[in-house]
Amino acid sequence: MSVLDDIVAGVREDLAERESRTPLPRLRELASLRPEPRDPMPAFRAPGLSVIAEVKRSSPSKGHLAEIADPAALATSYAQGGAAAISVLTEQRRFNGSLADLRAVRAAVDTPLLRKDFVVTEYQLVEAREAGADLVLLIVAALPGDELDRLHAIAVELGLTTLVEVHDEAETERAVALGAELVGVNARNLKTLQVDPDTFGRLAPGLPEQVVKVAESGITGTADAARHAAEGADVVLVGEALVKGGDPATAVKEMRSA
Ligand SMILES: O=C(O)c1ccccc1NCC(=O)[C@H](O)[C@H](O)COP(=O)(O)O
Repeated sequence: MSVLDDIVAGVREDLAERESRTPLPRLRELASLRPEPRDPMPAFRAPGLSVIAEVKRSSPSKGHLAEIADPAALATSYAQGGAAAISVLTEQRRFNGSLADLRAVRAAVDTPLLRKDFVVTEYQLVEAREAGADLVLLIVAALPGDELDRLHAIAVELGLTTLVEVHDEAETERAVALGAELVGVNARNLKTLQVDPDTFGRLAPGLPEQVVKVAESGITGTADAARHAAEGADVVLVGEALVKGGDPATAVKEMRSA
């Protein structure tokens, strides 16, 4: 079983428990009471490099990263630094995140929020909308066959922006065929968990000009951000370097001007 399969299996078990407490029709009713999601695309398309700053406590590759007792305070620092969006990891078993984190961050900032999770069902999209997310991650490797198209269509119907994540050439072709407007190239190999910093530069030329391109994972500071900007990134998505550094607002600000 690959790391991704293992994570998704755990996600499905946790989901079954939540779904038994709040069935999908009820969750949809609750989601329909929430304000319309924000549109992050104008900020991503603005001149200069945008930053999606991540709230990330732990990871399968590095284990414990940071305590983050108050995710709202961290998100407020990210917003003060000018993050174009904030990513909140909501997967519980491997990343020690939760929907409660997402709700807490939603209550604290107006910045567009990404629900960062391993989305494989409609239920998770409705949960994201109900918890106040504006964007959701769709990992191409986790969505075989028609599932990518189906979940993308549901996300659009809910008013959510999708960040479609790819790791190789074949996944990039699937994202292009989908007509994705926001594509993340993740440099972390989901089988080995190794980061290959050349991944964005290799895959970005396969994306159409109008696609907003996000470089994800392994970005340790302004030099990496500048390198990806030179390779055509519009946005960098950064977790570990921000949660482990001492001054997240300044770090986001510096990456924006990279
Ligand atoms: O971070 C991991 O170890 C990981 C392992 C398996 C699947 C996904 C994983 N990370 C999710 C992410 O995409 C990153 O949190 C995000 O790109 C930020 O990466 P970093 O700046 O390297 O923390």
